[in-house]
Amino acid sequence: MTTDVRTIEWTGDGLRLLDQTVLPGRVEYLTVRDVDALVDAIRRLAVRGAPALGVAGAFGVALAVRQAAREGWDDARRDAAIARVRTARPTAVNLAAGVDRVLPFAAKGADAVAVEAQAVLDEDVRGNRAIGVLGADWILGRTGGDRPLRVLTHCNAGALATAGWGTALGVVRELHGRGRVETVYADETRPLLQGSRLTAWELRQAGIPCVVQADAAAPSTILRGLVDVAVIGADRVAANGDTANKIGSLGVALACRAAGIPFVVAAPWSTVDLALPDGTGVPIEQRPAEEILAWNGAPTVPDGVEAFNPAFDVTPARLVTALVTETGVLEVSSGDTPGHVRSGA
Ligand SMILES: CSC[C@@H](O)[C@@H](O)C(=O)COP(=O)(O)O
Repeated sequence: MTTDVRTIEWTGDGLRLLDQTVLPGRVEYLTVRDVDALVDAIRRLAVRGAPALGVAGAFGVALAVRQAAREGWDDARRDAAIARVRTARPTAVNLAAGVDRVLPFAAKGADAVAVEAQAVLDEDVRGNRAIGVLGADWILGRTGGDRPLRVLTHCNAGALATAGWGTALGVVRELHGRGRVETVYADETRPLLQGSRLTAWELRQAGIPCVVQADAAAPSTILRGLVDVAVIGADRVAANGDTANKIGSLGVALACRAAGIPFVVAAPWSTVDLALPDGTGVPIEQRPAEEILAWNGAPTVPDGVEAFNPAFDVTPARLVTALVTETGVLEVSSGDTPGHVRSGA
């Protein structure tokens, strides 16, 4: 699927987004020509996943610059629109980073911004390929033997969550290409079923065996010895290696530690936030209560009960066996951290 389905594409006057809310039932695209529509698409997860948000944010600046010219906005109105894109979701650092990267081109017009945004997209695909190879090499070196592996993943860190190929699923694709995947346990992922709707769809398209399980099953599956390695993505990695990812990732990490199997985070360097010393500063998105209080429009809790709906959790660095980026593998729980890379220590 990664070669013929594009998650995000700039059409010259807008963005074409694969609508991730209607998969796997329908493969449909949204055409987004103004900032309001993009912010809405980001908030309701039509486009989602940290690297994909980075690309959408970068093209979002082109969209805002174009709209400003079309509708005669002054600079203040244009900048406010860009700020709305930048903050549409708080946890993935890539969104703000994608916007910031292309901002210096805004004065040269929408086309110049779009050229730089396309570079963000192309770099992401290249980076994911590298992550796949590095991650597969590390996992095979660590797990030993030559039997196919049972891999667990959480949420969707695949082609859909990126500009193509995927991070965690890029590693899985590479392992599969080497004949080393027995099966993938895809956690279904609350609240919007990114694992069962999206990860299982991608794996099936790629011919990679998988089963979907409830998020709550993951620790037990791991402790029963049914998993060799867990590989997940990330929305933000602090300088010390603390890792924010989809709610439920922490339970997977704790179970991996208890079972003595590797917990591997696969993410581009653009997901590393060196300005944050540790994970306590990660802004955790609170999603709308309705995602928990109702299912298919029908209430799931008694009247008057409220919901707590954090979309992400933070896994402490001591539980992260390895962080795979396009630049190499850091063995985080053994003391390698992104901050050490920066300082050269
Ligand atoms: C390569 S995507 C990494 C993460 O962004 C992914 O695992 C995740 O948690 C996505 O959350 P989502 O709420 O679907 O945007």
